[in-house]
Amino acid sequence: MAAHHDSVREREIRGEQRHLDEVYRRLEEKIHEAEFLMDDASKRAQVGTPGALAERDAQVFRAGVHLNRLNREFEDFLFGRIDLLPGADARRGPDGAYTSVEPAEGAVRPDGTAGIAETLHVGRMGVLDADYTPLVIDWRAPAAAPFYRATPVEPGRVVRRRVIRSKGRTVLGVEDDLLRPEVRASLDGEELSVTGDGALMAALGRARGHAMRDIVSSIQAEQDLVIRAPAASVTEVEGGPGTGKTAVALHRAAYLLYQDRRRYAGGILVVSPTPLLVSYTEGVLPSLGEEGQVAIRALGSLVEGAEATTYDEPHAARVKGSARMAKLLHRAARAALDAGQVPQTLRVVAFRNRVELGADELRDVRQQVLGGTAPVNLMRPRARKFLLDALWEKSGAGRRHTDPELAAEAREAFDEDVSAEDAFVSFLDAWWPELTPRRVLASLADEETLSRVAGLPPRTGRSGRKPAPGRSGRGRARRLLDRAEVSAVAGSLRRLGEDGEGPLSVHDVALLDELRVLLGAPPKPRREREPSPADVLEQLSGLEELTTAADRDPTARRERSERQAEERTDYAHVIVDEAQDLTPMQWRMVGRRGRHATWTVVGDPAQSSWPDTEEAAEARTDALGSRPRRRFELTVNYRNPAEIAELADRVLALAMPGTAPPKAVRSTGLRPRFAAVRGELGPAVREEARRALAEVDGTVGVVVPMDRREEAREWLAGLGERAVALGSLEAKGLEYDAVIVASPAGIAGGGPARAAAAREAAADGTAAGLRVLYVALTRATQRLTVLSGEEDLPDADGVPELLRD
Ligand SMILES: Nc1ncnc2c1ncn2[C@@H]1O[C@H](COP(=O)(O)OP(=O)(O)OP(=O)(O)O)[C@@H](O)[C@H]1O
Repeated sequence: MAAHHDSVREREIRGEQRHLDEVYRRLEEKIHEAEFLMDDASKRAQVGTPGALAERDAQVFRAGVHLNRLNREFEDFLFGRIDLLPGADARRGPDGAYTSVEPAEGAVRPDGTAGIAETLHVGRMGVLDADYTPLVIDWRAPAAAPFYRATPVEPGRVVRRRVIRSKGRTVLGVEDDLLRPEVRASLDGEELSVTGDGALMAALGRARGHAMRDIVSSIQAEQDLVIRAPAASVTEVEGGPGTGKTAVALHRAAYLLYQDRRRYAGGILVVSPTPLLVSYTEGVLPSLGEEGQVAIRALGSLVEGAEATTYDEPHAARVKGSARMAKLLHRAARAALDAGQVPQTLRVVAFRNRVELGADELRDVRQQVLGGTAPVNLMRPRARKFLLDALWEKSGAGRRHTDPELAAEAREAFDEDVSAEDAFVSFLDAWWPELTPRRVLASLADEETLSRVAGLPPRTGRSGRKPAPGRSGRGRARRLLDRAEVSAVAGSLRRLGEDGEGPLSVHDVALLDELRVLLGAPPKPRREREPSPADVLEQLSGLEELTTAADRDPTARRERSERQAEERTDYAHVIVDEAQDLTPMQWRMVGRRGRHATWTVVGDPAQSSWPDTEEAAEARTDALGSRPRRRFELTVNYRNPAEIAELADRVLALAMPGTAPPKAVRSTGLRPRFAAVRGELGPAVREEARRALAEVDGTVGVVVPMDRREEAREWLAGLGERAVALGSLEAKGLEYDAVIVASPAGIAGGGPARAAAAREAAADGTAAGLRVLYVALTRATQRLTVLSGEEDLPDADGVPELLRD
């Protein structure tokens, strides 16, 4: 029997190998064609007439796209195949495949036999033979959808689905699923055979590296629905840990580009919570043949010139992320005009008379100017005008003219006179200085300044300052922060230094973005630029994907994408990963980048590390606007074995009582390990990491409380690249073959070590720490170890209180 099975398998592999050979033969032909075109194009360039140049460009683009994608030696270039019954109608789509989803009536004969009418191979890009028969269908083409969607309940025309494993030009294996097991189907006179034992399980069992892989050969039906959801409006996806949200979001980006490249030339932005997750996922789109059009950015690098390198302690973070900061920064941007050495008098000579404005008058003028709605820096012309008005009024010159025309002339001469005066120009510079977001933010490191903009009364006897402009006579502004919040925020901003150039925290970046808008930047001189490929693309119709020789040069590509990122603040589609973690201020920042965009928002409320979830939900609604929403749910956990998921579910039950956990698809028979550590945690973690490295082929992640992450890196020194240490918030979205969770109570916020206390915390809505622990416990693909210190109150088996039944 085994021998028979082997020979069926080998025969099927040989069959697929023949097909793959044919595909490569065709690809080689295409490469030669492309090279010829490139060569021809370069000769035309020497002709030099504009028409010839445009034609050359068009040729170069066409040729480039082939070379660019064909030169790459894709692993799994071809990965799937479906064998189909005849369709209900006989229409063919542009890719040469029949479009019918349903089988023809009578396709299955009364005796249960049927003939296969069409066999489609699915791969990373479409390849047509010289006679236009499809050799490979692009995985994103409509004809490929049944490869992902067909189920035994709704098989459509699919009789057999096959996953083909290959490397370079060699087919290594095939795995089949029968979707109509009741049908005896034949192809070319032979009965359809079935071999292999599950492509999905094979994919899930593989050791992990530090880069995410695409899942193109094993996308599951519920995931495919999300990937191919129409792009209009907002697509919202929720699912527990490991349900493929990140993978699905990235495949969706590739799908959208395939489906409407022209529209998404406006750019797709993928927002990720951490730089670690960005680098983990960065390779997925290139492996799908897509790059350039998609920018993957961490929340801390969304603002030009800003790159967050630090985290705030939780109290400061919570305040900095809250929606109150929008109002506070609005005040701060205005109050900053009064920071530093602000001149208190303006003295000019006009019409040979001295005219002077004193502190109170100047304050009134400033208030008047700030009554406008323009960004503060852009109010400078208005400030200039209002100052001149006040000076004119004070000079009394207007009253000397009864004739309005003469008065207007005199006024014009007055303005010219004053504006030409150095004293006036330098006064304006000092009185309405050009403010930068960093400087304004840094000014809030001063507790007194921050207290003032936060609407706190000055501490008695301490403040000799006058009230800030905008409030005199109107009562005190609404109080936005309390004293403890002021000192937490001011303390955290001291890192920035006086000039604001010091290291930024992740939460600072959203504040900078807010200030950028509140302050406004003077318009940059427009850079003269060569017409870019996209401009020329606009003029050419019927070309779906074009690249140039420059696209294939990595340096040019990087420079181009950096330039694009710099210029682009508005995208055609925005994908938000780990959306549950965005603070209200971050939603405002991300929302600005997608004002005209369609959206895909993926997340899991049970993994939210943000405590004020209602406020975040409001900000999210504001960012997404009134666009209609389509909701999807992913329900299967592909990452964690059932044994690990079961343990994590206990924390889920505490953190979000009543939430249904996703269903784990596989089981390894390996239960999580527990150990209690007496004394120092470091040596125990190191020992455990060594053991894990010996047990798995892939990666080992050590997750510790945020304030211990630096230490933890040292604990692992010298163990090699396979082992990494992470603070609990940094573990977001990542996965490792083996995970060591050190000090669960510390991760849950040093907070409730006792389950009873945890339950109370969950009930009063402060369960963010437990949700962070839930994230930590759901990172492992194979093995999990939990190390407890004394604060975890482990029992005799080392099981910490938080994780006991
Ligand atoms: N259809 C699939 N075929 C193969 N592997 C899959 C499939 N779906 C998901 N996976 C794998 O499962 C793991 C988890 O996927 P992913 O990181 O996208 O999940 P997630 O929902 O974003 O998780 P989390 O919420 O914990 O960040 C990844 O290794 C991914 O490659």
